[in-house]
Amino acid sequence: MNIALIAHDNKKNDLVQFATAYQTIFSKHALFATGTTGQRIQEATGLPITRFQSGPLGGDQQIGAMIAKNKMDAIFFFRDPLTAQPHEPDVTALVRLCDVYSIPLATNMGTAELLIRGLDEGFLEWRNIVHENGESDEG
Ligand SMILES: O=C(CO)COP(=O)(O)O
Repeated sequence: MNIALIAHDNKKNDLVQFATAYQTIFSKHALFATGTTGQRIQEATGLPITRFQSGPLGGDQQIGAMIAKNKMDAIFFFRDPLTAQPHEPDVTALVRLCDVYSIPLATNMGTAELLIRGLDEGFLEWRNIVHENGESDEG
């Protein structure tokens, strides 16, 4: 599965901690991240991560483009609900695309626990069927 990891600045420590705790599961998948988040997780875990631009410079949109091409299977996006983001429209757009394409999205640690355990139990196998049917896979 292709998995995206994203965290706003005040949530980066939480996501690094989470990725470290579930490193074994994450290592079985292809990981993608916005720039700074990816760097922090790579440094902490050594996991290979394809890094996009930093969020404010377009990273959220790059991950959104992957969703639109049916190339992202799950998103861990630890948002900071207490700080205004200069690229709020990009954040909203990313969340919206997850809803458009029914992509599992965890925006906080509580849901992230469920998503990662579900992923490991095979609850996201339906994504393989979507891929096999080639729904919007081009591009
Ligand atoms: O701003 C972000 C998500 O909206 C995350 O970007 P960085 O990982 O580059 O900090």
